Amino acid sequence: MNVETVSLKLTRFTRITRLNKLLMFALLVFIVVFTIYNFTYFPLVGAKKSMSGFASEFINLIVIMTVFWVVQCSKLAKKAYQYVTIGLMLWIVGMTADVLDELVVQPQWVTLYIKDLCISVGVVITAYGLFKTMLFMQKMHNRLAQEFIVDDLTQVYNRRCFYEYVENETDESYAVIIIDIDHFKSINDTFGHDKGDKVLKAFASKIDALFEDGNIFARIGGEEFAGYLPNCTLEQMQAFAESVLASARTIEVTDELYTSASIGVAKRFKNESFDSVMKRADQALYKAKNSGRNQFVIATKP
Ligand SMILES: Nc1nc2c(ncn2[C@@H]2O[C@H](COP(=O)(O)OP(=O)(O)OP(=O)(O)O)[C@@H](O)[C@H]2O)c(=O)[nH]1
Repeated sequence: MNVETVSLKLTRFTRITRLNKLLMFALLVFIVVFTIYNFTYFPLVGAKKSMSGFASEFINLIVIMTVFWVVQCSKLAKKAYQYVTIGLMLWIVGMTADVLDELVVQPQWVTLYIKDLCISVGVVITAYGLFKTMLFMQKMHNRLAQEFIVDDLTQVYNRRCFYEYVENETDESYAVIIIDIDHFKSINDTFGHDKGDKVLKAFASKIDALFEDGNIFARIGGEEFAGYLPNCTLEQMQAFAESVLASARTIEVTDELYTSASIGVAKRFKNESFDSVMKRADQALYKAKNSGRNQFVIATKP
């Protein structure tokens, strides 16, 4: 995958779009022409006028032009880009008049319509564009955060989320349940991959509904799922595993064919690591598979 980076180097100019170049060129032309116009038609201010005003206005102009360059080099959402670009262009036009105002005596129409009006309108439009940019970034952030923890196909939590969640849990006596759809390869082979995907989605959604809040359920492999059961007794574990098996048997592949699942359950022993609990649950699952599938096995002590 080609990841685009935001570079502010001047060499970037060769790679930005024609529109970006055109806008920057138009601004530079305006600045040059407007400066020549000011010096040609308006009288110079007295030699005594302090240069500090000019220096500070000039620095402001350079900063805003740099921001404009950054915006042209960045990939913003279309609307945000349009607002920020128009706002900054007006702002730069106004700031140019503001800088020249320190050197020449401008008539009122320049002060009013080019300097004050352009700066005020430019600031408002830029602020609105920045607000739009923030909204866009927040949306992207939320989407990425969601994709980071949710499995694309089934929309239940993914493996990464499951491991992180359980590893950070403080409950001492939790159990882990690993659920694997039986003969899933033959569903794919007989009815096609798309059908396999549909079965996976239906399976995930139905089993997920059995988990209460805080009992996280996730897809941890192709047709393998895992669940976290905090504060669970042996009887509760067995009853829960039975209900998962019963639910799995109701998921339709065709009118006459339903899925079944094999399950391994392991309860954490004192000071046992999460990896060890998962390993025991996996071994229990293996036993359930080898004993004919469509059943659950509770893991023995480590
Ligand atoms: N449709 C679909 N198939 C997948 C996906 N991920 C993995 N698989 C398939 O799941 C199948 C898993 O096969 P196996 O590991 O042999 O498991 P099984 O056929 O269920 O056998 P047992 O678990 O022993 O009952 C493979 O054919 C994978 O290609 C997926 O996202 N969608």
